[in-house]
Amino acid sequence: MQKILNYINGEYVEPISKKWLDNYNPSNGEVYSQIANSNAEDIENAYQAAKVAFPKWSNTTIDERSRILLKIADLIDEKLVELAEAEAKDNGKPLSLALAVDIPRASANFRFFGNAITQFSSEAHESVGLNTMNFTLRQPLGVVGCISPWNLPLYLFTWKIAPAIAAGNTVVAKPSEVTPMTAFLLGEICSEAGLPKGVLNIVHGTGPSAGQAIVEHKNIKAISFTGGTKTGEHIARTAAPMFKKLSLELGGKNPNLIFADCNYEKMLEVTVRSSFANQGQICLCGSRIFVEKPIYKKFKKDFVEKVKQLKIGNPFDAETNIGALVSKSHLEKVESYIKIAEKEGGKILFGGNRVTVKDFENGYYLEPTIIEVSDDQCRVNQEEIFGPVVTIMPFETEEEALQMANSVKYGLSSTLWTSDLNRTMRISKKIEAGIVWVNTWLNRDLRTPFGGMKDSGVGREGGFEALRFFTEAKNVCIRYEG
Ligand SMILES: NC(=O)C1=CN([C@@H]2O[C@H](COP(=O)(O)OP(=O)(O)OC[C@H]3O[C@@H](n4cnc5c(N)ncnc54)[C@H](O)[C@@H]3O)[C@@H](O)[C@H]2O)C=CC1
Ligand SMILES: O=C(O)/C=C/C=C(\O)C(=O)O
Repeated sequence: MQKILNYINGEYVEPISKKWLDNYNPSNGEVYSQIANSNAEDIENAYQAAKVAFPKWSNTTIDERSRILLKIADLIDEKLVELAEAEAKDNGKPLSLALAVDIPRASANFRFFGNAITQFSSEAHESVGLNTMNFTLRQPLGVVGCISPWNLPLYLFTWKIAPAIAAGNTVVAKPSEVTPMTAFLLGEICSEAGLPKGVLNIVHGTGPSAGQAIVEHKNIKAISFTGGTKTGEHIARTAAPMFKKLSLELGGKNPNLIFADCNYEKMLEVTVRSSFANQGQICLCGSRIFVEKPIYKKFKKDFVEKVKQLKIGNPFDAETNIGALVSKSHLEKVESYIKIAEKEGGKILFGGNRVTVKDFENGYYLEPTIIEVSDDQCRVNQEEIFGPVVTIMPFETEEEALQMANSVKYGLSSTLWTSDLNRTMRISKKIEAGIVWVNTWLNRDLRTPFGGMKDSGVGREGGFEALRFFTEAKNVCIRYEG
């Protein structure tokens, strides 16, 4: 059976413990590879390789760093089909989605930061009249840690690694143990692109073992993490007393506010996507849908009709819109929320059941599920489900919609459907979310700040925000004789 090895100092190596974890194919429930079950010793080896590589890499010219990142991007593009197939098999997502979104975005991450670093600069402040000049150095931090989740595996792994190495850091990175395959394949691509040994080290294993060892490592200077809010909290508690820099991109329970004056057809089409893309396993999915009363009945009917048409099936079938959930335990977690909804008095308008797919009977398939709720404080409306489950509810006024939108502990993204510019501005200013999409969803310009408020995280990724995170600002103040 294929072994998913660690990539340390430019070489593929077995975990020191020689222990392995099973890697499942969610589309059929079968184990198809073995993942290195790494521990603190493997992390230490990765750290040592990164430490040795740092002095040279941090002094490598910007042009050369950029050239290598752009080469990695090109190689990802060349291997689009191989990587997309690996992602679909490992994660259960439709191959069509991996081909159109996940893998192109992974190469875009390297291309974007390969270019961005050539435009990154620091500030100078002349203290006029005082014969003093200040300038700011933006220096790489050293060895940094990147920890990523299973929902958009290569997409989010590279979203962290690319800015870290572009800025001159060296990296110890851990992908999710649930979806390690494309991160494993990335090692080979980096070697082929000429990334010097030790600049990127990829260690596989569980959160409590390999992940925790990265966070606890006393010389790893910063942690960039995407994942669940509970894990983020735990990481913050561990890292804060060590004064590590932290970027935490956590969960969401994002409101989708639909006003009667919106472009109805466009809204309907995008709302199906923002509800169920990637089986609803994107932290940006609009899982709470609030609809203005005059169009509520019509929306309810049309939305159910459209969702009924989605094809659930084998991720490799070109017709499939909804693939398998990522794991059996995640499927069970999502199902448990459907039961909670029923207990709470929620009305299942569509879905709620497992789906048996011919020849893939043991896969983790679930119907896209629409629940009508009457109390926005119910658990299914407050807690992150992270699956193909949305709630819908009517509202009467803008104030009520805003109040319900803000009445959760999360504050990641929000979507607003309206043609009223004044309303757009009013709500955008008052909504508690790091991202506001108006008449669109998951529309990404990689230069923009990306991240959440409240329990959705700390810090911002994207653009120069990411390059600032991965550098230390040092002010140099020079007094001269005039
Ligand atoms: N971006 C997001 O918003 C995501 C949210 N989630 C949410 O989190 C819930 C749990 O999913 P999980 O797979 O358990 O996510 P998780 O937050 O446990 O996993 C994310 C990453 O963190 C690592 N990790 C776990 N414990 C760690 C620790 N103590 N120290 C360092 N790294 C650690 C994992 O190995 C993985 O690489 C999901 O049901 C979903 O609600 C999950 C994935 C992504
Ligand atoms: O950067 C993006 O475009 C999307 C990020 C999505 C997540 O962080 C997530 O789903 O976890």
